Amino acid sequence: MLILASASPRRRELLTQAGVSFTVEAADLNEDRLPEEAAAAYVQRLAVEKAQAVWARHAADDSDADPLIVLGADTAVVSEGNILGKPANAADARRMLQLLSGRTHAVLTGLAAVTRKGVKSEVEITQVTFNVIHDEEIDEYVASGEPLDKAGAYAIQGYAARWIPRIEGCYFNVVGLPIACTIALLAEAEAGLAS
Ligand SMILES: Cc1cn([C@H]2C[C@H](O)[C@@H](COP(=O)(O)OP(=O)(O)OP(=O)(O)O)O2)c(=O)[nH]c1=O
Repeated sequence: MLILASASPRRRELLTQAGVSFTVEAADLNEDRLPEEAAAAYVQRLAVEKAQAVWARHAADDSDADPLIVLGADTAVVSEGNILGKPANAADARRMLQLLSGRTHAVLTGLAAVTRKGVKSEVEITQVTFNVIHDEEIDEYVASGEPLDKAGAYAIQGYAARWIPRIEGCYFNVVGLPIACTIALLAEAEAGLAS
């Protein structure tokens, strides 16, 4: 039995696209970064905490016949040493997009699979290049609402695609769930259960 510990509709769609059967339950955590915490450590910790929070609620459902696996994920954008999560408001989204304009940044997704045997976790990184975006375009984009629930204040799968001439790495990682990496992690968790 697999539970995706996420409220993100994108993650649900990507895991479905990969042909995996699962249910969904949001974890609802405090997502504040610890002082001095590096980006990779941050997304990995949150992915683990999300999966562990949902695991704890369902520990009684775990059995040898149907072992429980809980998958958590967290995505952040890193540009010029700044770690960008979801924007707090429209002004914050504008600030983030101004920072990304005309530069290449990294998108990091932490993944964690929790079973009764422990935690397997991974961090996937994709480099994303943005063209210069003019302030009027940024204002219009922020007003559209698309940036507001996305790390770094943009959606590569949405309107922002027009500003992204290239990426290096896994596309699905930018959308919030690197599919191939997730399937490999789930296989590792299943192998761990069998050992
Ligand atoms: C950069 C980028 C992020 N995103 C999304 C993916 C994630 O849903 C979101 C990052 O926020 P997260 O905090 O990783 O995830 P979430 O709050 O949406 O869901 P949950 O914690 O319950 O799993 O940004 C896109 O959809 N497209 C993009 O291009």
